[in-house]
Amino acid sequence: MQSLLPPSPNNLTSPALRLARLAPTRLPVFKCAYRSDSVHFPNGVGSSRADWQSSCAILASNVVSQQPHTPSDKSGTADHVASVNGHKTSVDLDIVPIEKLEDDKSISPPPPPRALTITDYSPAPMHGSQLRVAYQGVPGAYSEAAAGKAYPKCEAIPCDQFEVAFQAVELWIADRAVLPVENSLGGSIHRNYDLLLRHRLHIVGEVQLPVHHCLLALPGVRKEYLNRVISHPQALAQCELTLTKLGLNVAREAVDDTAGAAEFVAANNLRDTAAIASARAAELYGMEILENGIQDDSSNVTRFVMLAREPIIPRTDRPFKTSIVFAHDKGTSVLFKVLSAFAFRNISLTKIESRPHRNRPIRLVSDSNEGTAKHFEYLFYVDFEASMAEVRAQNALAEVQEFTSFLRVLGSYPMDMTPWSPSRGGD
Ligand SMILES: O=C(O)C(=O)C[C@]1(C(=O)O)C=C[C@@H](O)C=C1
Repeated sequence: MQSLLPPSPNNLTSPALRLARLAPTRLPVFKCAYRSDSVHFPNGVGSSRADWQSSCAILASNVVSQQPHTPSDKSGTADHVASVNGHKTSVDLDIVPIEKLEDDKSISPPPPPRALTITDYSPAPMHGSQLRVAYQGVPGAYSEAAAGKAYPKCEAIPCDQFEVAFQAVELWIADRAVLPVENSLGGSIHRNYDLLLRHRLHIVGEVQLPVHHCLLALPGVRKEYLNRVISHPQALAQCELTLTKLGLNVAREAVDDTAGAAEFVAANNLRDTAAIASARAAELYGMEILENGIQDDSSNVTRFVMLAREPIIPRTDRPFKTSIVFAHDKGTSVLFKVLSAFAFRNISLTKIESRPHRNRPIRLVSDSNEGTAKHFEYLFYVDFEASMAEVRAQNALAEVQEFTSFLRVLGSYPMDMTPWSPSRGGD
């Protein structure tokens, strides 16, 4: 779809998808809201959320008249049924008030609901429908770029929190969520590891995105005028040394996402504040690039994982990675034993991360000589280079299960094998 309005800093007020909008009764509002925010790759570059909102208002007012119902229509409740992931849902029913349907004798009653078929559970969208990918942030965020890299023709759906992106997939409003999990400079994004466990989505892919940060300010603003720099905490951390080298010893403030920082500066006409964000964010929100490539290392990369309601079927015809999470059981050297289950089978580990075990944060160990000792309890997240279709991986996990009280496979998915290229401007 084409945007109806040119992006302008005056059109920057529409928020990303929010938790409250996910209540089922609000779906029509939500549907419109996310459409207004979404970006289609590759043609959608340049369409702001405000543009979409305008198109949406028009779409919403036309939605009934554009979908005539005829008795020959064999597709069930086709006139008021939306397609999510290629599957029919009844979300649009709410767009026509029930009373209106009852009063208006010219509108025939909807036929009975269509029976579910096996394809309703397909993890991929059905032919012709565009993959919808939820991400945290607003257009111009790196997560949006990651969605575009993973699924070049997708419709990227901005969400105001990671939690919302997860829920959008769980409620079939989106087909995938894209989640940053680690950065080459800043390290792990811990909160997202916790979210992976709290939700039941599956990792179905990964992308590594070169992250090229710019210092953005309103047109005409010079570095000397600045007394504040705002951005996502990861972006601030990735540019810490460069900011100091540039003589910018100004207050640094964390906000939810990089592009949101640019949007905020533009919307509030803040002439003393700069944002760290992408070149695309500068373009979308009418900002100027004061400094290009301010990440402390030119090979700055963030790794994202893609999440879906269903796992993909693991294969062996290309390199796969598998991500697991486990908790210790009683005994000694448990971590060593678990890791050796992989080492003995020549399976390389690419990542290990520990997070506090929230359900069981402390282990009490009785020791008659020293009194009662307390240990912190952890959950361990491990990524290894093998597919769950491989016998050696299955055997390794069978062994791991013997030493652990809890084990979950988060996903087995193709590795991102894109050849290495340093970050470019505009990423
Ligand atoms: O704020 C954004 O633009 C994001 O997509 C989030 C995020 C992150 O969470 O790490 C993604 C990539 C960069 O490392 C900086 C920020």
